[in-house]
Amino acid sequence: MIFDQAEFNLRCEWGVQGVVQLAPISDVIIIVDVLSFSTATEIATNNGAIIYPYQWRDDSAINYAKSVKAELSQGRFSQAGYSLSPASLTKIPMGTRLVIPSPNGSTLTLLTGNTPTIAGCLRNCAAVAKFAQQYGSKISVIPAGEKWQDGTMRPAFEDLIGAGAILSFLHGSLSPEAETAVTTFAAFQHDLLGYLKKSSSGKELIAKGYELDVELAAALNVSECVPLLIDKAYTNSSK
Ligand SMILES: O=C(O)[C@H](CS(=O)(=O)O)OP(=O)(O)O
Repeated sequence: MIFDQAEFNLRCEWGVQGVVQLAPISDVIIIVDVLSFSTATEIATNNGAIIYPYQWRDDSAINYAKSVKAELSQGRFSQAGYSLSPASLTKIPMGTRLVIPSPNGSTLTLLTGNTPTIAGCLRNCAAVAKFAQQYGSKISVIPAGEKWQDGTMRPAFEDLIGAGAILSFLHGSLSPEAETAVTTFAAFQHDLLGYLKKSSSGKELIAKGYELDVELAAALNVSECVPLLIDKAYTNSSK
């Protein structure tokens, strides 16, 4: 196949088509949505919470939360309660069951089928890479990207950097797409916070008062937490 990078151990492709092309031929798949789903999931599961990804924030999300006996997170820019904002989750109690609708990270998570799925970000890049290798040598890393207003995918700087950080800790042959991510990470590694703040996604969050989210997301390799998807929920599997 031309588009599945099958001749390489370590692959990298964007968004929905990345999952569609690569999940069926991978031993494990890593979803990278640095701002904000993967970072939020790392922080919440590191505290012992159980995170249920869900695609839409609508009435069906309310029913879904009830069906899994979980709380439904608030909207991204809510001033109170748990949300996609990583800062809102730093004190989430152990055992909290939380549904997080997200247009990018959650949506991609729900498309991976039977392929083992991990949420990765800058904070847990080394731990995720180490854990992923137990599944086999065929590892796909998916930078989630963001959405333009028309619904099309916007490749996002922070997700390419996050994918590169994880790939840089993996061993095996790199596809050109994966090597691009590794090289990009290496080029910006010296000032991740500075560049994240200047990136489009970072500027959007800072303009809305969420600079702390950018700071939390830029912290490199500070967590051993590995959010692994089991029975439709992410929990920390590094314990
Ligand atoms: O948290 C985010 O940045 C987005 C929400 S939105 O696109 O700004 O509405 O979700 P994510 O799926 O984490 O990219």
